[in-house]
Amino acid sequence: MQQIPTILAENISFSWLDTPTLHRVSLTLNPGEMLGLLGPNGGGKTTLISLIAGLVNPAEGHIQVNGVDVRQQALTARKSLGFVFQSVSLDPFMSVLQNLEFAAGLQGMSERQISPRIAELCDSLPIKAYLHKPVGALSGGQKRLVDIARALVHNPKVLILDEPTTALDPSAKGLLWSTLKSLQERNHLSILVATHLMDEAQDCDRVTFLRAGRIEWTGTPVQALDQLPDQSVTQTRRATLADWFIWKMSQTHHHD
Ligand SMILES: Nc1ncnc2c1ncn2[C@@H]1O[C@H](COP(=O)(O)OP(=O)(O)OP(=O)(O)O)[C@@H](O)[C@H]1O
Repeated sequence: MQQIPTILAENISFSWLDTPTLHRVSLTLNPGEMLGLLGPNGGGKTTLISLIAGLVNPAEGHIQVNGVDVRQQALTARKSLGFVFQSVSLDPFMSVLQNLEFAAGLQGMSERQISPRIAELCDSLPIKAYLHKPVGALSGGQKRLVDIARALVHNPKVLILDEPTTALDPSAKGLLWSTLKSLQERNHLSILVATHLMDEAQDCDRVTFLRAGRIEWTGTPVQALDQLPDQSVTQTRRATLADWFIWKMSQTHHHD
């Protein structure tokens, strides 16, 4: 039996007012997969995420989440999705626990459901030690982890993150990626993560390259590196996705 994709976007075109922004973009996120949405600034990553969230509608094409059409059944589709946007969506004056309880209330969860769910989140994410601290007192990395817990409070099947490691130091980045990997493996969460920090995408099962509103390439990180011409890598160092990205950016656009 063929499995239903967690996210299926087909031939999406979209303009912000008169500015064409996405051109016949197609993307598939499979159950339990981590997909990296890569591309330069302004490539259209955030716009595509806004369309998946149903915040704006495509001029052409359609998007399904677990087989549910985002435009026709936006609320049902959104129940399966958890979002971590570029800026942290937490109240700095409330404690971590209060923020999570508040987010759960917004999701329509009952008192009886909320405490066990927060306990589960504390098992999956390293946030227990500061559960009673105000969010404003946390480090950038800690805030991000709480923001992920907030996005997962209603137990969605998919986590979508837009540039989650911006402004984090290397150790906080490392902890964030290892947490994402363990959420994927232990909780069978599907993850779509937008980033322009290529080397971070090494942990993704597949990467898709979005430039100037077009998907130019999709494949595994290993396949990406296999594309590199030999001379682009020195003898002393293995090629990374950053090398691939720089090489890809040097290639001319192929428009249909
Ligand atoms: N709300 C908006 N109104 C008008 N234009 C917008 C809006 N949001 C994005 N755009 C434009 O759409 C294009 C794609 O932007 P988008 O933010 O989707 O790219 P991105 O790949 O996420 O870039 P970044 O890495 O900088 O976040 C840009 O030209 C941007 O100016």
